[in-house]
This record gives sequence, C-alpha cells and structure tokens, in this order.
Amino acid sequence: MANKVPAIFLDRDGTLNVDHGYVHEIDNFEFIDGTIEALQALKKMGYALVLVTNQSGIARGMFTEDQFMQLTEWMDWSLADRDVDLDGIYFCPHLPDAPVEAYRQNCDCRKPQPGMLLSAQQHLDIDMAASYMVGDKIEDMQAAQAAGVGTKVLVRSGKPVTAEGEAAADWVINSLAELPARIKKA
Ligand SMILES: O=P(O)(O)OC[C@@H](O)[C@H]1O[C@@H](OP(=O)(O)O)[C@@H](O)[C@@H](O)[C@@H]1O
Ligand SMILES: [Mg+2]
Ligand SMILES: [Zn+2]
Repeated sequence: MANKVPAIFLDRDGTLNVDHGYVHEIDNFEFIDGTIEALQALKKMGYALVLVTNQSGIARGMFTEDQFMQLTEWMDWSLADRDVDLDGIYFCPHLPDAPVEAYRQNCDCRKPQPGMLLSAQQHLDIDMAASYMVGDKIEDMQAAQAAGVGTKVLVRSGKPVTAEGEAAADWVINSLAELPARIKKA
C-alpha cells in the first residue's frame, strides 16, 4: 500500500489572495506577496496542496457557482504556469438561512465544519497528523482541529487576528511566505 501523503490545507481569501470581500472577479484577485514562491517551496518539500474555501457569496446571491469556477480555473492555471499544481480544490457554497434557496443548508463542509478536509483526506489518502492548515480565521483553525490536522497555522495577512484565533492556533505567522522556513525550523 502506498504511503499516505502530508498536505498543506490552504484557505483562499486572506491566505492566498487579498480578502477584498467575497472576491469573484479576476481583476479583484490579488495574490498576497510571496504566496507563489511559498507554494513552490512547499511542493518541493513534498506536500500536497489542498485548497479549502468557504464561498458563501454563492449562497448570498453575490455571484454564481459558474463565476466561482471561472475564477478558480484562472487561478489554477496561473499557479500551474508557475509550477504550482494544486492537488485538490474544495469549496463550500452553502449557508444556513441563505437567500438563494438551492444553497440554504446546514452542511458539513462550511468551515468550522471539517467536511472539506475530510473529503480531501479520503480522496488523496492524506496523513492528517503530518499536515498543516493555514488560514486567517478561527473557523479555519476549528475545522483543522475537528479534522485531526497536526499543525494549525494562523496568518496575519487576512482578517484581523483575534485572541481566540491565536489561542486556537499552534503557530501565528505574518503570511504564507513564512511557512516553508517555519516548517524546516520546527
Ligand atoms: O477565506 P475563505 O474560506 O477562502 O473564503 C472566505 C470568503 O468566502 C468570504 O467569507 C466571508 O465570511 P462568511 O462566509 O460570510 O462567513 C467573509 O470573511 C469575506 O470577507 C470573505 O471574502
Ligand atoms: Mg480566509
Ligand atoms: Zn457547505
């Protein structure tokens, strides 16, 4: 049986790109400084890269699932062009009490629920204890905790870091750019 792979679970808004609020257009998608170089380094270190993003803008009627897909395709190609192949992309379009009825549900994928991470674990045979979750909100840390991710990393590049968020994290760093060196040092 093949060995399980360690992964870096990546939040999107506030972690990979500047969170301008429900980003859904290419023109508004701005990679945070050092993100692509960090992803290249993490890939070289042998980690699978798995995106796990809440996209409640879909349930709120701010943009459609198709628009999200188009932006995601562009993002995926932009990264692949720089030798960063994402191993998995998971998104949650749901929200309880959503205005768009089709997406109105108490799902198990919207972070802080661990559904997206657990699906990836199954599909990609991930070693959760050896993996990292990087995100800018406490919900990212809580989802990682519930999924059994070994190291929870909070970044300061998105929403303001709260005391609760810090308490739920194992590490707090300025941005994803610092992660490869931080892992090597650990
Ligand atoms: O950071 P990830 O999970 O990749 O994506 C978050 C986004 O879907 C949006 O999530 C919203 O939270 P609510 O979904 O409204 O609670 C807000 O935080 C927005 O600023 C943010 O753009
Ligand atoms: Mg975020
Ligand atoms: Zn969901």
